Amino acid sequence: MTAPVNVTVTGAAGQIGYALLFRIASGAMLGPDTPVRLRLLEIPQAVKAAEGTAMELDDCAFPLLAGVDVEDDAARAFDGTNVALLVGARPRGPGMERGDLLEANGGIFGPQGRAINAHAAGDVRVLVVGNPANTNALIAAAHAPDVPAERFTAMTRLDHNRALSQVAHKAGVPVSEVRRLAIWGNHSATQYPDLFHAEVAGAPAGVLTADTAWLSDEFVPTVAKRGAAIIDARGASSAASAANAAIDHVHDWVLGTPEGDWTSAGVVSTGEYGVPEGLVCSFPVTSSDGRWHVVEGLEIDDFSRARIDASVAELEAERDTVRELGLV
Ligand SMILES: NC(=O)C1=CN([C@@H]2O[C@H](COP(=O)(O)OP(=O)(O)OC[C@H]3O[C@@H](n4cnc5c(N)ncnc54)[C@H](O)[C@@H]3O)[C@@H](O)[C@H]2O)C=CC1
Ligand SMILES: O=C([O-])CC(=O)C(=O)O
Repeated sequence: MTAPVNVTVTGAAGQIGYALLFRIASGAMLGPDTPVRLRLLEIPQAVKAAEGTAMELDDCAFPLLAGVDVEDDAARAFDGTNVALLVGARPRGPGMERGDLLEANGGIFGPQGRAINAHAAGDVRVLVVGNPANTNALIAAAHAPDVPAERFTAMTRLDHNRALSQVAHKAGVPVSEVRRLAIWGNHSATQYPDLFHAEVAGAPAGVLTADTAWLSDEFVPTVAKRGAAIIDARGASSAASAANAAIDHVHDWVLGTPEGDWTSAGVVSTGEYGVPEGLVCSFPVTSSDGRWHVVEGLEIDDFSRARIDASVAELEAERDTVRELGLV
């Protein structure tokens, strides 16, 4: 057995936290041979609920769970952390504009970035789930100058998984037969799920991309607006599927993506595909040796380019807003 990995989850008493913690403790995220020590960070009002979750984690008697601490202090919660899952965020309230939401979240992700910078382990990896995830990751990274920027990521794996299922349903194949999809841009309604490089059952997905009405009127909006459709149906936003995507993201980051396939993640751009440097943007990515690598050299046609550019423009506007607010 290796030494336990310290995993910090913020917003631990929320609905994603409840779907996430038990799977981390069971070994689904870091594999069946890696013990984990969990740190649950919550705001003071939710500490009691998080303690209840910690009691239930105890009651599962997970062989891989080396301990659970509940904290309301970021310095303690991120002390020695190897994997930080930043789930807790300020939801949009009535009458709140985008700028208000970004400002409220700056008050969360700035201090958490600073605490990670000061206290986390040297190999810390950060996944931001809380919305607006890409720009929250940008804010956190800006407050952690000693942590390499590539260690800050935003979750678009749920969008990726949603797209896989939509394609599998359309093509009438199992999800495992769909490969090389890509989500580009922001985790928002402007995101662009790209099928032009995808393979279905080992063959190019050309038959699907040729159906331009399905592609632009059904596939792209269904994936991009799936979060809203779940809220409409469930009366609450995606939780188990979001937790599952967070597990997938960290699993692949640490343990690698399968040969010949790729996935999607929001990573700090170094200028790939003309995306301005420093934006946290979703790209097709592979992972090896514990690092994400943007898949380079893909041909981007006009249909895709226009959609990627629109989502990147939204990311730039969010970055400009947080700059004006002095948050980055
Ligand atoms: N990137 C993605 O694909 C997805 C992102 N989300 C986002 O994930 C976030 C969490 O969603 P839910 O768990 O459903 O929300 P929730 O409202 O059930 O839970 C959020 C929790 O965060 C806590 N929290 C708030 N501020 C905090 C702070 N400063 N430090 C620590 N904890 C704090 C709250 O007390 C609450 O327990 C939301 O922003 C949601 O929009 C949700 C689904 C998918
Ligand atoms: O839409 C929301 O509020 C939650 C979310 O990010 C998603 O389900 O993709």
